[in-house]
Formats: sequence, structure tokens, C-alpha cells
Amino acid sequence: RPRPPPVATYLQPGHNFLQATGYGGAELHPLAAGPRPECVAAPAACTNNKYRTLDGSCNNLRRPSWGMAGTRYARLVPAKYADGIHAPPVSVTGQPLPSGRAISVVLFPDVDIKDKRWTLLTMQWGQIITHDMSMAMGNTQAKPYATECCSPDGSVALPPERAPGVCYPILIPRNDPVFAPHRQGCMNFVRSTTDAMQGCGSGYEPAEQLSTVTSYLDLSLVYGSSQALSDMLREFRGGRMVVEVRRGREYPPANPNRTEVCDGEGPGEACYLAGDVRVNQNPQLTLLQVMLLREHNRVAGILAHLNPHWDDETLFQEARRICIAQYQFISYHEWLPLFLGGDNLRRHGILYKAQGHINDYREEVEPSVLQGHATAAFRYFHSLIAGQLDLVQEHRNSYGALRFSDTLNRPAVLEQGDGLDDLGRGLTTQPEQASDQWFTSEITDFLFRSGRPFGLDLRAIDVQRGRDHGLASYNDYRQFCGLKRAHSFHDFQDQISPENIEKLASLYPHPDDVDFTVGGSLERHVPGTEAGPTFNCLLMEQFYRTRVGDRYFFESGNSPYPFTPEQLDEIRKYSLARLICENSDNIQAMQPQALNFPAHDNPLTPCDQLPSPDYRAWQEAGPAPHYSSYLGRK
Ligand code: HEM
Ligand SMILES: [Ca+2]
Repeated sequence: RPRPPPVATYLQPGHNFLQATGYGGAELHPLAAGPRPECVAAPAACTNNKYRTLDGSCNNLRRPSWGMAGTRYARLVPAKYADGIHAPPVSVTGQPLPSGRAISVVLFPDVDIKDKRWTLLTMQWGQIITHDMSMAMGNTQAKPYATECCSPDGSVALPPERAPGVCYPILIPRNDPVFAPHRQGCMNFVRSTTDAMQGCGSGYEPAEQLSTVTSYLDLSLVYGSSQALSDMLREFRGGRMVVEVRRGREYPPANPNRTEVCDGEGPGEACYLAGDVRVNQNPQLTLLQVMLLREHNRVAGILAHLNPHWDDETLFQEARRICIAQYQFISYHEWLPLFLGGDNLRRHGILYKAQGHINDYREEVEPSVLQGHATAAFRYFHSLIAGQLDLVQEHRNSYGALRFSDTLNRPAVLEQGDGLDDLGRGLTTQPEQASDQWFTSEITDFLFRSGRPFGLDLRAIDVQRGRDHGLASYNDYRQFCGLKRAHSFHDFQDQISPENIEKLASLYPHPDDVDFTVGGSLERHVPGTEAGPTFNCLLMEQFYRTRVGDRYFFESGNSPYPFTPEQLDEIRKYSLARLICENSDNIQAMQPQALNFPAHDNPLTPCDQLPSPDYRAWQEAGPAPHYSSYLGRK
């Protein structure tokens, strides 16, 4: 008879999870405190800016590169490479590890179980947050950035032991000009293509990977993670972002690099440029990117009306700051509690039921994204992805659906007919898949198939990516999070079912071999959360750091230029429902809790009756314009 699962120590009442994991995290692996590999050099000195920089530098005044684009992921548990430097791990018995594909087939097949409570938007917002927080230079979709960032002169110089073919665990074209000496600062610093492995100093320290985007939740996916990209995306008039207007609606500008980032029929087909290179990946993601972009221009327009004396720069920065605040509010207050439980979050200082300011910035907390989070725990939610996208009309009848793998890198559907609205209603009507061990074959057999019969396996890539990044094992992370270290496969049964333990034992030579990505995905969920204790431990640690390590977090009264309590009250009226209503083409009604299905206690509500911030709180002295002249939708 299986024993009831013990509660992980950090979740026991009275226990402080943040102490259990080091604060979170004062205990960074010593290497992460050493010379920091950076793709771009952090400024030597910071000024205390009113507004965030575009690349995230100088958020932390004492550690200007913390959370900056182009810096390494953080590690809580030391890296594990077969050779101590960069080779992917092998079994502790010396045998090879099972392939990611074999693991995916045996443990993560497609079983269609829909979530009973939450709409597909819940999944889709998660991907938005992911894209704001990290992108490994070596990841499947990072190619344009990897080349831009790491071989500025196009030169390719390789030390012989890292020549192409030495380690290619993931299939990526081998002619990538990615092996290159480092741009600046760290010249004897090399990388391998597939996995962005880095060694700094002598080149023989354990490899660390770089992330191309700012770690902060700062809408870098809208504004870009560099000043240069941001400048490309700005109109420099009225604080606005560049858009192309078609049929009276705003769309992101055309991507000059379309053959790199989009499939499709050629130049006539929509392919967008945005702050994040992954913007075209799937149409529901693109839809939210379009809405976030429209929201910026909408808010800029309102501010221009309220404060006619503001110049372009002020309007841009103020609109950006409000949009980031609305977005952080949605992400922490509306979205995150579904995954980690509101009580847990409040207990650990990740969320507050509060009015006014919350002054919890801690300059000693490193906000960089954790390997264990981005390379394992957060990817568990690939299980929420649905194999089809419902098209839904205003009365919420679904008249059809798109096959997921038909739509990847082809966002044109948003501009066809009522595509954007029909998909937007689909997002808030269709259930997401349940958070579990089952992954749709649309991503495990058909990912990026681009019209071919088969494609890639995202779950296999997730596993393999963990090895590329030298991620410590499931057992190591169990121990780190306060669970018992397993000495036999049997010992995993406190968290994992006997059937799954049997499968693990058939795949892996030794319990210490089990990949974190794999073991964590098999744990029974902690009640009230969407994952098991070990993944929860990483997720909580991450979202704690992302909040208290951000000097500009919207609720903070200690930021260099805080919102007033009155302005905070307005921001706290914002919602996902409002974002969608406001920035769709013509959606008329939405349920107030857009992550839950429409129901009698969450009824479809006319858009203009949903709560909205009153932006007059941002008006500087002067006569108020008539209210109705700027509050009107669209
Ligand atoms: C909507 C469908 C989605 C697709 C098609 C998708 C696809 C991908 C792909 C291709 C990668 C790169 C894999 C690699 O080469 O290592 C990736 C990375 C990742 N995905 Fe997803 N994903 C989706 C949704 C999500 C969601 C809902 C979440 C979490 C809530 C998520 C979390 C992540 C994370 C954390 C990474 C690693 C990012 C990094 O490089 O640091 N994804 N995904
Ligand atoms: Ca960011």
C-alpha cells in the first residue's frame, strides 16, 4: 500500500521555504559568483535612472549585470558535466543515458486529458512569461540572436577539442557560424553551437549558458532586450511603437528576417518583428504579443491626451512603465496563484494582499533565471499545450479548429477574416490540457514540421537541453529542496507512482542518473498547486527572485520612481480580460476571470463594464480633459 506522500519540508506549516533554499539563494554556486560571462559588457558605472534600461543593466546598482540580457543563467546546484567542463553527463555507472526520445516515448505519451478549471489562456500566458524571462542562446529558436550576439565579425575560430562534432546532442544545422571567440571582455571564451556552452577564464571551467533576454518581467518581449532593437521598434512620435495599420487595426511591423523565423508562402504572408525573436512561433502567442503592443500605443495615446506637454521620450517611458506594471500585476496576482497557490505565495513573500506600496526589494537577491527553473521546472507546463486551437464566435460557439502543428511560425491566420478575435475567444473558452505526465503529440511528434509528415519532439529536447546545460540530477534537486535523497529507485516512491518508478528503472542504469526534467515531471502534485514538491521549490524560488530582485517591481515604494498609492490602486484594477477586450479587433464581451471558463459566477460581461484603470491618476497639473474623450474603447 503506497504511503501518503510526505510534505516537502519547505511546504510544512511554519517552515520558511526561503530559508530552506538559502534565502532563497544567497547560496549561489560559487562559480556563478566568479567572472561573469557576458555577451555584452555591463556599464562600468550606473546612474540611478527613473526608468528601467532596455537591456536590464543597472537594475541592481551594485551588480549592474544582474538580470541583464546576454548574461548567464544562475545555478543553485553545481553543474554536472561528464568531463567536468562541458560534455553532457553519462550514467554514474559509465553506461550511456537513455535518449531523450526514448524517455519521451515511454514516459510522456499523448493522453488527452483536459483541464477542468482553466482556459487555454492559462497556458499561453505562461509562455509569454517564459519569453520575457529567458532564452538560451543555443535553444531551438535562438539562431538569429546567437549569431548576432556572439560572432559579430562572422569569424569562426575553434579550439580543436571543441570542434564541430565533438558534442551535438541536439540536431541543429552544423554550419551555424556560432563557434566564435567572444565579443568583448572575455576573449578566451568559447561556445559550442547546440547548447551555448561557455567556459570563461582559461576556457576550462564548467560551461555556463547565456540567456539572450532580460530576466526581469519587464515586457522585453515587446520592447526588446537591447537599446538597438528597442530603437528599431519605436516610432519616436507620441511615445508610440511602430505598427502597420491594416483594415484599421494595428499589427507589428514586418520582420526583415522572415526566411529565418517564419514558414509560409513568401513575402506576402504576415511575419512580424517584435521585442522577442520567438514572436511568430504559434498564433496564440503572437496574438498576445499583438495585444500587448496595441496596449502600449493605447496607453501612450491616453497619456498624450492627458499630458499634452509630454515629449515622445516621456510618453514612451511612462506608457512602458504602466504597461509593465499592469503586466506584472496580472502575472503575480491573476496567473501565478493558479500554479503555486495563493496561500503558499503569500506565506513566502511572493504575493501580498495589500494596498499601497510593498517595499520588499532586496539588492542581495540575484534575479537571473535559474537553470533548474528554465531548463526543467517551467518546461513541465509544456504539458498544458493543446493539440488544436478552437475558433470561437461572439456567442461562444466554436465553428472549427486549427491543428496546432499546422500553425507554427505562420501567424498570418490572425489577419485572415476574424482570425484574431476567433482565436482570442478560443483562448478564453477552450480548456488547456491538464498539468500532468501527458504531452500532446502535436509537440512530441510534429513540432515545427512545416508541412512535413513529422517534426521534432519537444519533450525529448527538454530532456536533452537539461543535459547540455549540465543540469544536476533529479536526486540532487530533491536533496536541495529538502526531500530525502534516493538510494534506490524504490526510494522515489514518496513522490512517484510504482508504475513510473518501474519505467524509470527500465530506462536508467542508476537512480542518480534520472534527469531533473524527468523525475520532476512524474511527481504527484502538491495539493493546491500544479506541480510536485521539487518543481514547486524551483518555481517558488524563481518567482521570489524575479520579484524581490527587481528594483523596479511595480508595487515597490523604494524604486527610484515609485507609483503613487493612488496610481497603484488603478493598476490593481487591470485584468487579462481587460487586456483582451481592449485590444482585440471586435470582441464585445469577456468573462472577468479570463483564466476560468465563463460560468454563472464568471459571466460574459460587456467589455466596457470590466474594471479598468483610470489613467487620470497620471495627469500632471492642468485642466482635466473631458473623461469620455479618452476612455472610449479602440
Ligand atoms: C505554446 C506552445 C509552446 C511551444 C510550441 C513551445 C516550444 C518551445 C521550444 C521549441 C523551446 C526551445 C527548446 C530548446 O531548444 O531547448 C521552448 C523552451 C521553453 N519553454 Fe516552451 N513552448 C510552448 C509553451 C510553453 C509554456 C506554456 C511554458 C511554461 C509555462 C513554456 C516554457 C518553456 C521554457 C521555460 C523554455 C526554456 C526557455 C529558455 O531557453 O530559457 N513553454 N519551448
Ligand atoms: Ca524580460
